[in-house]
Amino acid sequence: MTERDGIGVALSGVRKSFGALQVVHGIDLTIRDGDFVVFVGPSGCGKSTLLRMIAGLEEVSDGEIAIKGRDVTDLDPSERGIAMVFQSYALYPHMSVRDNLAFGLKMARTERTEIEQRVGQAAEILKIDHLLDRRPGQLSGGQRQRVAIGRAIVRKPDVFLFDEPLSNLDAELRVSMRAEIARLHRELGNTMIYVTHDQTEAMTLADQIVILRDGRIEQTGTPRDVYENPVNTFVAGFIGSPRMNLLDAEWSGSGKVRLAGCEIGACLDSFRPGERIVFGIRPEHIRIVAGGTDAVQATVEFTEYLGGTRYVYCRLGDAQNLVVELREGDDIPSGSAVWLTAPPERRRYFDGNGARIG
Ligand SMILES: Nc1ncnc2c1ncn2[C@@H]1O[C@H](COP(=O)(O)OP(=O)(O)OP(=O)(O)O)[C@@H](O)[C@H]1O
Repeated sequence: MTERDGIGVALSGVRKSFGALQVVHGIDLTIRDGDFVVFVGPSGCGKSTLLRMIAGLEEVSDGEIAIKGRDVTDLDPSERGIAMVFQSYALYPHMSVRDNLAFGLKMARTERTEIEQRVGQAAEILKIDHLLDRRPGQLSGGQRQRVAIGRAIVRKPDVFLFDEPLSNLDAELRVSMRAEIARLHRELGNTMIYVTHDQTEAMTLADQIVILRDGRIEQTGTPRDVYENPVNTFVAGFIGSPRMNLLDAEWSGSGKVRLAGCEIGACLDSFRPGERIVFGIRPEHIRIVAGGTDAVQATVEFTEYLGGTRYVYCRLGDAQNLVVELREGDDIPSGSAVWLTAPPERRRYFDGNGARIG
C-alpha cells in the first residue's frame, strides 16, 4: 500500500448537539492520506463545527474520529497531530514573526536548534524570511496569513485544518494566496481539510469536495464529479456559477420532456407520463439553433457582458428563467425569440423530490 492509499482522517457516526439542538447528524467520511478535502455548504450547515471537532476544539456528542488510524475522539488538540489555520490569523501581536512561528514549538519543549531549523524552513517555503523580525501589526493581511500558515507548518502535523483562511483578504490577494496554498499542498503532500463558502476555492483546491447541508453530507466527489453529476438539485444549484438551470418540466406520453410548451428528447428509459420532473442544464451547454426540433423557444431579456464571457438571461414560457452562456460569434438582441437546445448527454433529470434520475 502506498502512503496515498492510506487513510488520513476517518469520521464515523459523528454527531454534534448544542443543548437540545442537533447541528451535525451522523457524518461518515473517509479522507485519504494526502488528499486536499474541502467542506462547502451554505452558512450554518455545520462546516466549521465539523472541522473544530476534528481539531478537538469542540467535543463530539456521538461517534468517532480517527487520524492516521489512531482514535483521537477524546484526545486534546495538541495530541492529535493536527495544526489549524484560522480566518482571524490568531497571531500574538506583541511577538515578532520569528517568535510567533516558534511559540508552539517552545511550549512543546522542542530543542533550540530544531526550532531554528523548522522556523527557517517554514519562512523559506512561505517566502517570509525577510519579515522575521517584524511584528504582526507591521504586516499586510496576506503576510499575516502566511505567518499563520507558517505556524502550522513548523509543527509538522499529519493533517492541516483551514477554517476560511482567506476570507479577510481582498479579491486579488485571495487568488494569489489560493495558489500558494495549492503549491504548499503539492510540496508538503499532507492531508489538508479546508472549510470555505467560496466555491471557486473549493473547485480549484480540492481533490475531494464534501457538500454539506443542515449537518448532513449531500455529496462527496472530485470537483468534476460534483459539477457534472450532482446527485440532487441542491448540489446542482450550489456548485457552479452561474448555477445549473433547473427547470420545471414533465414527462410527455412519448417519453419526451415537455418544457414550456415544447418537447425535447430524453435519454431515459423509465418515465411516467404526466409526472413532474426538474430538467437541469448548465449555461455553457446550451446552444442557439435555427429551428424547433428537439429545442425550446425562449425570449431574450438581457445580456450580461463580463469581458471573456457573456451570459444571456432568457424567459421560458410565462415564469421560468434560463441563463445561456454565449459562444464566440453569437449575438442576440434583447427582446428576440430564440430556439435553444443542448447535447443529450449534458441533460440532467431530477424527480419531484430533487433526486437525480438521469
Ligand atoms: N457554540 C454554539 N452554540 C450553539 N449553536 C452553535 C454553536 N456553534 C455553532 N452553532 C450552530 O451550529 C450550526 C452550524 O454552525 P457552523 O458554524 O458549523 O456552520 P458553518 O457551516 O461553518 O457556517 P458559516 O459558513 O456561516 O461559518 C449553526 O446553526 C450554528 O448556529
